[in-house]
Amino acid sequence: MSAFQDSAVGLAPYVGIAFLTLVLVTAGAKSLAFYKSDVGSLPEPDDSEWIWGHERTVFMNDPGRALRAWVSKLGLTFKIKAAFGAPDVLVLCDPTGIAHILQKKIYDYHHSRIVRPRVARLLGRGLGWVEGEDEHKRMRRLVSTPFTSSNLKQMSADVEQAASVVVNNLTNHVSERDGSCPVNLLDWTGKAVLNVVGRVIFNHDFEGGESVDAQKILDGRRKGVSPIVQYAGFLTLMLLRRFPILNDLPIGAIQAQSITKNVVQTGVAKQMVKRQQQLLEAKGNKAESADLLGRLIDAEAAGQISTEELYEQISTFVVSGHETTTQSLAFTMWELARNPAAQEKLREEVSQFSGIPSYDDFRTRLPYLDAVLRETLRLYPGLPYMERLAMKDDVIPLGTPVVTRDGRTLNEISVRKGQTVMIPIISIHRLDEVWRQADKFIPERWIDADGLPPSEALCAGWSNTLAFSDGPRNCIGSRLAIYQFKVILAQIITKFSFQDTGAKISLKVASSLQPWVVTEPEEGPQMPVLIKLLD
Ligand code: HEM
Repeated sequence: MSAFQDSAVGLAPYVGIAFLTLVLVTAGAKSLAFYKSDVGSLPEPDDSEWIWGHERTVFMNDPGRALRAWVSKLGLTFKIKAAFGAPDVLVLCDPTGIAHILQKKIYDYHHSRIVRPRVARLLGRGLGWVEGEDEHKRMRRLVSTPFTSSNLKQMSADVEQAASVVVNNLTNHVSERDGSCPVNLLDWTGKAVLNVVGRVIFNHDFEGGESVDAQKILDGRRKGVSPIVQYAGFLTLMLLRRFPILNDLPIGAIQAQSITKNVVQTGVAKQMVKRQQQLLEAKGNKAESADLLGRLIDAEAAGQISTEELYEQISTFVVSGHETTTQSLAFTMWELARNPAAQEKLREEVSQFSGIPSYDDFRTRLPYLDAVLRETLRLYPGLPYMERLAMKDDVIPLGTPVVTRDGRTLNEISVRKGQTVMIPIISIHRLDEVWRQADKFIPERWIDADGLPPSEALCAGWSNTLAFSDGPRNCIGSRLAIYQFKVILAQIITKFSFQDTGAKISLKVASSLQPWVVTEPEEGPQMPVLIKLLD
């Protein structure tokens, strides 16, 4: 063996180690590059606070306001610092990126660690809470039939009747006060919506919102909302992002959110189920149920769902069914009180019909009513923020490129598993760069030929808004919400006129968007309007 051969043999282990190291380093670098997140290098607002990051600024301003201002400075995609040193939050207002998450990858983006326990507290562990494609699709199939157009059309007489009970009660209330008085609209819209939801999806009579159960449910909403919008509630919310264990502790502001759900699950749901079972037995258990309650009871009897799921779904639909529509109707009437010309125009349109318009009339022959609804849901989306958590590494495509802090232009951004993504619906609906006179109530923009921004600047959901979200997890109750909104408003606008009381209203977020009278925060959510019986 030559000296060279000797040395080569001697070097062999070192070459092997060097080669292996190279392979590992290359693989490591590749995987690092693969898993690298772009979020760290995204633009960020200047004024981060040590403890609060940017979250206090978001909370203390009007809903969506701070994020809108940051969009103007930083563009449609940026990050904010979370409170208590939690990882940065990706803020996404880019329609292409949003469609990617909501339409294509929704099952890879779960409700965030703040949102999911909150949904469980507010609604129950039903359709709005479930995660995972198979389970979600199973639940969605189970509950979808009552929300179809054809079912709603069939139920139209019930919707009209359930709404008119409350409108008649309101008529009596105002007549007894010389035909004119201030009312908190939320009290009345709450009763009307709950009465319709009870009738249509649970075959249950809430007695015009006056029954003991109805009162407990409506009262629970008020009590559940109040603590969380106070500063202590905010503090708790921020702590939740960092310390999710707090979800399970008996903290007032957090556990108050469960009041309505508990009232439903332990009280009215039990009676509903019992009565429906008796009805079914009387029919020899042969009747096919079209309403949601009947379908759920059938599924439980057939062993397809557990008794626990039966009650979780009932509370989910009682609460989600009345909460947001209640606020939407109140916001509309308040805007109509402040815009008398729009109020008169709407009244004229509805008054052309003798009696209550039919289901099809509401869909196609009342364009101004439709525009009023769209404009309300643009300005006051029931759920102002959406927050999702990436369950996998992902690459989010962007319609508008973002320039990173180190000067790179990105047409897509990579995010890592565990990334929180905020979609600020209310900010997106009011971007000054997109919407003309963004904060103004202008229903005409939905009718005039050049009233709307170009479609590429808008999102892909219902009416190019995110009011009902988008994709496979969009709002399952949207058709019912729209229909009952129109029926209730049409009945009210032809009987009453509304006037602004001058009370200063501020908007608060307690999961859903809530109106508060600035000088009376202790009263909880309120929407006062002076209401007058028409001759
Ligand atoms: C104006 C009224 C309403 C608005 C603005 C609204 C808005 C929304 C939004 C934005 C979502 C998506 C939430 C998320 O992914 O985090 C949603 C989901 C949902 N909504 Fe609505 N909603 C309304 C009325 C209703 C009604 C009347 C019902 C039932 C009777 C209902 C039941 C639900 C349910 C069960 C989900 C969860 C759907 C799923 O995850 O598959 N909503 N809603």
